[in-house]
Amino acid sequence: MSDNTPVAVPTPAFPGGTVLGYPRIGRMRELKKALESFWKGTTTEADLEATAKELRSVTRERMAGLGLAKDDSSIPSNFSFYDHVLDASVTFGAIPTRFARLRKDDGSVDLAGYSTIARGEGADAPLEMTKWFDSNYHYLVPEIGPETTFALSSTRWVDEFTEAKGAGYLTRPVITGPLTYLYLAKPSDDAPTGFAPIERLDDLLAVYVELLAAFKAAGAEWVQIDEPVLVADIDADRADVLANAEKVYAALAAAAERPQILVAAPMGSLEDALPVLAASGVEAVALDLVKGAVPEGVDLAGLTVVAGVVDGHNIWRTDADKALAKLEAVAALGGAVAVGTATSLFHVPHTLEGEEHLGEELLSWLSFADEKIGEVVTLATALREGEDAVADALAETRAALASRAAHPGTNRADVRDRLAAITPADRDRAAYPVREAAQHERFQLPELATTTIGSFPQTPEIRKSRAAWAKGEIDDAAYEAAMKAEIQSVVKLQEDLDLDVLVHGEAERNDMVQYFAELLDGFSVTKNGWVQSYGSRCTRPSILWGDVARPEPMTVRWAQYAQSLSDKPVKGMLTGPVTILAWSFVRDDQPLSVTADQVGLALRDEVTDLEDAGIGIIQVDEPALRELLPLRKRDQAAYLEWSVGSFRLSTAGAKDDTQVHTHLCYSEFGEIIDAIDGLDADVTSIEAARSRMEVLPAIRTHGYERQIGPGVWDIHSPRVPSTQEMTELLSLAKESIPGRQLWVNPDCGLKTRGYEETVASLENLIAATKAVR
Ligand code: MET
Ligand SMILES: [Zn+2]
Repeated sequence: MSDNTPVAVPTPAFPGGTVLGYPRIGRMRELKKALESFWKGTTTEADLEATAKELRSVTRERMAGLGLAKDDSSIPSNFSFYDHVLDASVTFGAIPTRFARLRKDDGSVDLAGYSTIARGEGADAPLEMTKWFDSNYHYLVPEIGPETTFALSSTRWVDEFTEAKGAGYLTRPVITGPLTYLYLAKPSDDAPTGFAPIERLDDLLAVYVELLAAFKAAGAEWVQIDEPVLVADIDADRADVLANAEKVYAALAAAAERPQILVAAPMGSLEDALPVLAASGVEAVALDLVKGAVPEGVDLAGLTVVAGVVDGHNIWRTDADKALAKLEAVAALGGAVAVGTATSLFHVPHTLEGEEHLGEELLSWLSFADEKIGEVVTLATALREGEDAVADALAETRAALASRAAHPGTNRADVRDRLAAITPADRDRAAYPVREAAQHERFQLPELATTTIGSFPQTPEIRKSRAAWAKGEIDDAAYEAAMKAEIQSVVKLQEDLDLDVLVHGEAERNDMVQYFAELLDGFSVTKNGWVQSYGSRCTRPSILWGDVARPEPMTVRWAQYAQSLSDKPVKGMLTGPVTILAWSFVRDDQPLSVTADQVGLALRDEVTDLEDAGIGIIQVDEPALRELLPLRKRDQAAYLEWSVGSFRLSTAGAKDDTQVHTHLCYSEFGEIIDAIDGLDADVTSIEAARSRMEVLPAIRTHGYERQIGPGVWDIHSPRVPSTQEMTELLSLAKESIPGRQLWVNPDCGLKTRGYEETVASLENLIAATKAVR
């Protein structure tokens, strides 16, 4: 703690160091496996509970082993079976009417019911899934209306605290805050037009008060309430947001029975919300000092500030000197200072242990969740006892940072020269009408042309061949033959189904980013660096540590082989620069715009090679374009400029009669329609099934001359949509967009689906298209 700690230190004081949350999925993805076997019916609810309990226990032990104390609330308790926002909905009893049957008499739902709300059942669509701020995590959107009854309906949060306490750990429960919960919610189907979930704030607040009392009764000394919504510009008046923040935290601080409250604001700067929280009566506030800046000109005397100086969202080793300087600057604001992570660590993998193949040098630049806990502990010691107490650790850190800066791979002359030679013309194609005419002439596609987004089901056999090849158990020729056989069957299936534009199915891709990362210079790939994307789904982001270049073509032989099997056009399939960045852990030593252009140039060469191989339609996926959109409006224009620019750099070398597609897996078009326009793709496919084409009227109002494929099949759930359902969606779409501009496709790729549901759904999709054409 700093020397100028004021008198009003809460009792017991906040620990000197903490993390805002820890990965939930398990080092070996134990939770994923347990959930999926529960869903398959091979294990019971009791089995799933037992695995989860064991995982929580191992997690606590690990955090304690890494130096967080067992008795001072520094270990967060942030477990979730699927999603922390869903947990809040279930805890508050805020379950949509279509799932009311899942509630038991006491209002709770069991794990089967919880899973059903997350995944849908029959005609009952699951809760909508949306990205969590500017991360690649997806939460389940609460549906709140005037009819929603809020009541404390689950004891899980409190039970987990009690479970830890029973095992000798005084943990700190982590829950989603009322502002974030309601501002991220959408109006329920029953809500009248114009209703906003935040109107229910008072009712929800009563449940939080009750919940705090329950935590207190269970013995919790601190509770962490996450309010990332306060760092973002959202679709609500900032003054109203601040007024609500004042009201909420004054009310919670005034609650008669409660633990001490830490309000955490990960993902950016609180700015004008900081004084509001500081004055509210809560004991502590956690600031993100990686994405956000050290506040200036505020008096934080009396408040404990958890200074988030260790990046929870990226994997680079913390610059300890910079971190210490920030801690000092925060201390000067008058509050008590604790060291923290900027965000929960659930955005990064568990540990570097087992990643020795990365090589000693690269390893020394990195820090995953466990190593970050070590960094927090080191910095907290430095803060408390002075730098001398951790001199060795600091020296090691400084050496690692110096080795990173000096490494030749982080500064390649060939790459830098090519980047410097880019001109504005390199980002422009001919005018759209010229391209449209040339492409129409070449492909003669019907109105409402049908296609898929790229991947077909990744069967166990495909995974087996890939794994065997990676291990050297089968040779290149055998692997090549296995992939070609797969391509052949996928092409045949699409021809039998009568799709208009085919794909090769992406069997050879373990992941749409990692596949490219493994073939490009400047990347490394982890063995077990999994992070949760949604529910049981994890991704393994690659590490983009150096300058990017393409030693040789990456996709051409697969596309060319697929095209050789059909007279219909086969789409070449690439992942765009922004998505490659968004789904990798990207170097933080230069602007993202520079890295994005490096990737853009590599892809540009691939586009040319595909064209030369006879591929006439090329899709460059940018599902993550919106994900990196800065949370504050004032930063967005600059972001869109470079992100759109790098996409155009990758595609603008294409000939007029090459049809460029792009794909985005969400439909918050309103926010970035200008950017989508700016991408200048000939065809854009988007997600629209879950939201029932709700985006199309906005597109019509905006005016959109190019072609668009609103998804008619929500591929996130195993449900097979009926012909009638898709016919209705297509009729809706046609009310907004003329048929010649419309494409018919699923919401996203099919790699997570099984063949049975894929064939059935695509048959219905084709039947619906033919009915509407
Ligand atoms: C997350 S977007 C996925 C796009 C990719 N082409 C696929 O079909 O899987
Ligand atoms: Zn997608």
